[in-house]
Amino acid sequence: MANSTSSGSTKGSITHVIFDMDGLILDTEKFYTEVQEIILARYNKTFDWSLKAKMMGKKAIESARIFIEETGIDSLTPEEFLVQREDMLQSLFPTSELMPGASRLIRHLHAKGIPICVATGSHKRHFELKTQRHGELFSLMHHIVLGDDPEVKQGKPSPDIFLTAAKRFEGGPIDPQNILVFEDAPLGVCAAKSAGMSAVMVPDPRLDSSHHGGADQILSSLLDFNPSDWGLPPFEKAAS
Ligand SMILES: O=P(O)(O)OC[C@H](O)CO
Ligand SMILES: [Mg+2]
Repeated sequence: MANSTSSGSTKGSITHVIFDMDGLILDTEKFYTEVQEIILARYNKTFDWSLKAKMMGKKAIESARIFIEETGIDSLTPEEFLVQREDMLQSLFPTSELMPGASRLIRHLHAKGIPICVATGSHKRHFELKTQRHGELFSLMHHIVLGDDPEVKQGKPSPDIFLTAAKRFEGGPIDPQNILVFEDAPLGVCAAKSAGMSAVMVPDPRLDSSHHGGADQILSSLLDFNPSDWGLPPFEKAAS
C-alpha cells in the first residue's frame, strides 16, 4: 500500500494526539477475527472483511448486533454471540502484543511533552486483560477513555468518544482542529472526522481500499509515521 496524504487537513496546528487501541496500539483485532471465524463455522458461514469493517471499533454490544444482522444468523441473539465468544477472548487477550511502531511513537510523543491519550471502544474488563503486559506503556497516556465510559453514549462512528477524550486533557476541551487521531478502523476514522479532528489511518492490509475514505493520511505501519508531516517534533533516529 502506498502511503498517502490528502490535502485540506490542519497540519502544523497539532498539539494533542489521541490513539485508538485495538488494531492500532495492540495487535488484538486478530483475536476478534479468529473467534468470529469459529462462531461463523458453527453456522456454516464464512468470515469476510466487509463484515469486519462494519464491526471494528464499535462497542461490544453494537458490533454484536451488526454481526447478527449482517450474517442473518437468526438462531443467535447479539447477547448470545457475546457469551459464545467470551471464553475464547478471555484466554487470548492476555497474550496481546504491540503493533509495529506503537511503542516508539508513544514514547517519542510522551518524551517531547505532547499530551497523548487512548480512546477505545473496548470496555474496562477487556481493556484490563489486553493491557496486562503493557501497563508501563499505557501509563504514559494522560488519560484513557473506554467504550463503557458513561459519557460515551454511542460508539464509533459517533464522535462521542473522541470529544470526551478532548475534554479530559489538561485545559480541555482542546479544539478538535489541534488534535490528531490514529485509527485502524473505518468507523474510527469516521468518528474522528465527525469530531472535527485530523485522522491518520493505519488499516490492516486485508481491508479493501474502498474503506480508506475520509482519512487525512493512510500509512502501512506506524513505523512510517513522520511527526514532521504534522508539525510534531521529529524522531531523533530512523526506525530500526
Ligand atoms: O479499536 P478500538 O480500540 O476502538 O476497539 C474496539 C473493539 O474493542 C474492537 O474492534
Ligand atoms: Mg481499532
